Amino acid sequence: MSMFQDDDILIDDYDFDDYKIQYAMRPEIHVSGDDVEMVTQLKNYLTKRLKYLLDMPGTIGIGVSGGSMPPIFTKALFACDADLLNWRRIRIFMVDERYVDKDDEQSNLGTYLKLFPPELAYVFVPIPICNDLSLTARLYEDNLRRILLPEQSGTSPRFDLLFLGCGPDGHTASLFPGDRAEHVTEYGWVGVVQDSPKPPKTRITLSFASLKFAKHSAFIITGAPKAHVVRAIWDRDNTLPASMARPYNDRLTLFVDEAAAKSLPSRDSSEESDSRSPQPFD
Ligand SMILES: O=C1O[C@H](COP(=O)(O)O)[C@@H](O)[C@H](O)[C@H]1O
Repeated sequence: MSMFQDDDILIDDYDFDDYKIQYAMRPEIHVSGDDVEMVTQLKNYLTKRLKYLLDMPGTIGIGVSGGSMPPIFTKALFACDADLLNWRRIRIFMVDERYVDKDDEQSNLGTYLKLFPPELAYVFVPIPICNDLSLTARLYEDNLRRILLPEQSGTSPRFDLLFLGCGPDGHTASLFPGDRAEHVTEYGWVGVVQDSPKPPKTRITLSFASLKFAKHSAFIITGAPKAHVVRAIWDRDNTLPASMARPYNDRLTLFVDEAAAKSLPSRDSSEESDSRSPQPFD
């Protein structure tokens, strides 16, 4: 039943599953054979987006995950032409952080800082880790608000680019299955987690609201244990945090290796008959 053909249809009559399938866009997907190919695909994506963003005024806000992402993201970023790396304009935010000092080997920011030249440390927006977890979250929200101010949509932040990872349990940022994050900040942009199933137990994380308003989101996912998460994102299955973090505007790109892509429908499969979809494989 079409939503747009019969003015008399009551809301209860709509088939929302049908609506979802008809009007939902699939993510754009890039499958790589190895790390080198993935870095090239990411570099091309970053090049396209940075060229566009540099023609626009203002700060370019980029959110990044930790875990296995820092080396691959950093390689791709530094592979871009130097004139696109206008550091005065670029600010990078952690989408989540383990509640440890930045010198601790578990720190997501600390991992990036070891990969970046020291003179570029200022590009990273700090999460001011202090003795009080809630205060840390509030101070980070203050930093986010101050720097993303012109990019806010009402009271929600708008990252220009978001690069998300995920765990085999389907978590993204530090949003774990079972809704463990408690949103303690004024606008609910930042949450705290005190019982993370993955160490360390205590973490700071952006909320779904913060992630879903991004202008362009990308997941970088490798390895067979995460193939079901890739499939859940592809299917818009709202049972895992990673698939729930999908941006409202549907501008979602997946960078996956062959192992992580193994549960996706093949190009010819009848499962994938939606002509509105971008090609699943390039
Ligand atoms: O703990 C975390 O885990 C996820 C996934 O990490 P990975 O090592 O499996 O890639 C990561 O995206 C997140 O930022 C991090 O804090």
